[in-house]
Formats: sequence, C-alpha cells, structure tokens
Amino acid sequence: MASGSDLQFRSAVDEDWPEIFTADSRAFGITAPIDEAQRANERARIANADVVLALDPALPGEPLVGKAAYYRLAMSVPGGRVEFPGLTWVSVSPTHRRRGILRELITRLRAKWADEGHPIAALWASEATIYERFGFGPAIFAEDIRIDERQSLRAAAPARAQVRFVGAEEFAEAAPGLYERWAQVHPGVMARDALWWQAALDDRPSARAFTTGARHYLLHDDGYATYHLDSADMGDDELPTARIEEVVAVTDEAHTELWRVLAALDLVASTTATLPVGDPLRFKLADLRGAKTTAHYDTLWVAILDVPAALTARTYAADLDTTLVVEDPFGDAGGRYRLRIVDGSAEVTRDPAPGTGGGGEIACGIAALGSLYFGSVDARTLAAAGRLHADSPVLLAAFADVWRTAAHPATGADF
Ligand SMILES: CC(=O)SCCNC(=O)CCNC(=O)[C@H](O)C(C)(C)COP(=O)(O)OP(=O)(O)OC[C@H]1O[C@@H](n2cnc3c(N)ncnc32)[C@H](O)[C@@H]1OP(=O)(O)O
Repeated sequence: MASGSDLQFRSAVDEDWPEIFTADSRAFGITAPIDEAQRANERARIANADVVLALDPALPGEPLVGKAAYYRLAMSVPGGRVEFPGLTWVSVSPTHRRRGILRELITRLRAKWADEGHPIAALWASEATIYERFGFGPAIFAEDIRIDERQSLRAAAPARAQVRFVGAEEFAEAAPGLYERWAQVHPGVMARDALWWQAALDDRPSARAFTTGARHYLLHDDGYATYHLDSADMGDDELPTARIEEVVAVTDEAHTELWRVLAALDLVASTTATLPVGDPLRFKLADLRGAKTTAHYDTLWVAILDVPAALTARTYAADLDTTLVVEDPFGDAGGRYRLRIVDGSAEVTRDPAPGTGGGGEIACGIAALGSLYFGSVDARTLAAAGRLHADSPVLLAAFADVWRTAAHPATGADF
C-alpha cells in the first residue's frame, strides 16, 4: 500500500473532474446523480489551481485517492468584510485512509494560502475531531428546531399584512439585495456572487428530493423566507413537513413578521428550521417552548493564518491592551503579540520589544483564537475548559468582553 510519499500530488486539470465528482459522491454518500447543471455550476466556482489531488501511481490507472479544494469567498466580520479560502471537497479514498494524505493535502493548501496572504481560512467540518490539529476552531453555531403546533407571536399583528407570497422570478430579483443588507447586520454571512445565487435559487424538480414540492417564497420589504413542503415523513395524518430553508431578516420587525407566518403554517405535521444561535425567535413566541431544539451544532470553523491581519480585520466591543501568547503547532502564526484595542480598532504587534507589551498575558492555541473570532464562544468558557489562560480573572473578563458583536453571527450559506 502506498504511503503519502509514494503518491503524486498536483493541482487539477479539466479531465480530472468526472473522477472528482465520483470521489465526492462516494465520500459523502450522495445518492442522487449530480446533473450537468450542478456540475457546471460547481466547476465554475472552483478553479483547477485551487484543487489539490493525490493520485496513486502504483495502482492501475493511477486512481485519484485524495482531494481537497477551496472556494474563494468573502464574509462579513464585525465592522467589515474579509476574503478567505473556504476549504471544501475534502476526501480521501477509503482504500487509502489514515496514511497522512489529508495532512499532506492541507499542508500544500496552507502553503498556497500563505503565498496568497489570507488572514483566515474557514470550513464546515464533517466531523469535529479532524480539523483542530490543523488550526481550525469552531466559531459559529446553529440549532435545528421543530414546531409541532402552530405558534402565535407575542407582538400584536399589524393592521395590514407585511409579508406576501411571490413567485420564483420576483424572489430572484429581490433576494440578493436583501441578503446583502442582512450580511451588513450579522457577522459571518458569506457573500453570494451570481454563481452562488444560481446554486441557491436552483429549485428544478431534479435538484431536490422527489418527496419535496416546489419552493415557496415569502417576501417582506426588509427580508425573505423560503420553505418546501416535504411528504417524506408523512404519517397516518397524511400531513407534510414544512422545511424552512432560509429566513433572512434585515430588521427585527421583518424577522417578527416572517415568523408570524412561518410559525403558524397550518395543515402540516410540523415545521422545521435551522436558527443561528442567538436568534430571538423563542422570545417572540407566546409559548417559550413552542419551538423545540432537535440539534445543536457547530457550523463555521475558522483558522487564523495571520494573527495581525486577522485581528485588525474586525472591530471590537471594548478597548484593551494585553499580550497574546499563541501556540500554533501546525502553522506559523504562533508567537507573542501585543493586542491594543482603541475605540474598537485593534493594533497588533508581533514580538513586541521587551517592556512594550500590553498589561497581563492571555495564552491560548490558534484554534481557540479562531473560536473567539466571531464572538460566539466566550473566552471564560474556553478558560474554564482549560483551553485558554489569563493572568487574572479581571483580565479574562476584559478579554472576553472585547469579542462581543452587535448582532449574533449567522452563516448564510454552507460549503
Ligand atoms: C472541509 C471538508 O470538506 S469536511 C469533509 C471531510 N471529509 C470527509 O469527512 C469524507 C470522509 N472521510 C475521509 O475522506 C477521510 O477519512 C478524511 C479526509 C477525513 C481523513 O483523511 P486521511 O488521509 O485518512 O487523514 P490523515 O491520515 O492525513 O490524518 C491526519 C490526521 O487526522 C486524523 N484524522 C483523520 N481522520 C479523522 C477522523 N475522521 N476523526 C478523527 N481524526 C481523524 C488522523 O488520525 C491524523 O492525525 P495525526 O496526523 O495528528 O496523527
């Protein structure tokens, strides 16, 4: 059996893509065929140069035995926006696992990202135990909810309905602008260009499960929501499940009015949705327990590749002057940094001259710093878990404070 060193590693060429799609279907248990429209969209979103493949020359046909790729993405951060590589399409053939192929693929991508000068990288992890060793920490979280009985909202309904159903074309016109505005409110929201919108809007029958009906579109002046009715779990009552796909609300009022409709859908067995952690829905329902959490999980994982560039790309909730001692065994972002935040803007100096460091020290691993980046994880929680150390409880409290964001993070799209 080949080990990592017997393999050939190279970027992709057009002819590799049929095998890449096959490897992906195998690795991620994709049962439906990936049709031509989807293939073309994916191909357009990933450049061959941004794919690294592992091939085994010792086997007939030199099969593809590992691959990793990245999308070139951008997302909102508090006070701004960062461009970043979104690691994706990672898999190693079941015939070649646990021989270091993933490690080699990521090592190669990290070298490319360093050349390209990215402050951070991000991914959605298939398993929580894989990526911390490569510097990624869970940074944004979501929960799945289920509403079993129609729910009413505490706020009185406006005299005139603020939300209406629209067709796919009107929705396609309105949604990108609303999404863009929403991204300016919530950190973590991934920008969608025309290709990402093409994928998001794709509701052809062949692009969805056969038990799922056409998408329904709800529009408000400051938001939108989409859902499908799905007959997959129809019981004796023969009622479908309403599966809410997206709720994008720029204002609290739009959030209330969209949920007024969604939480009260009738003649459905239940209504399911995914909420970013921090979403206020529960506190808007007349019955706090009207939406049950069925799952709680990590969504976006963040690796800080360049501490000064990453920390100066966002703004902060409070001022602070401290020394960060960061460990990064996989990458080269480890070291001592002075973090000085004035009026919400950070200044970060690597290896500050002796005597010029900020007050007190915070020590943590690079993955823990990634977890702090969007303000979803409290530094006190990491300290209590033994993943971060502060010189004093006062410094810890001050450090925890700076990451708070004006609105809870959301992701908008997964990859
Ligand atoms: C961003 C994304 O695309 S997420 C999707 C990731 N892909 C999948 O889950 C598809 C199915 N799984 C696979 O294809 C493979 O099992 C992979 C890609 C997860 C791992 O590939 P491998 O080549 O076997 O990993 P490799 O041998 O390089 O292991 C690297 C390290 O990760 C660890 N590791 C690998 N897979 C796992 C796992 N599933 N759980 C825990 N640890 C793991 C190894 O123990 C090793 O640790 P070490 O180097 O610190 O000793």
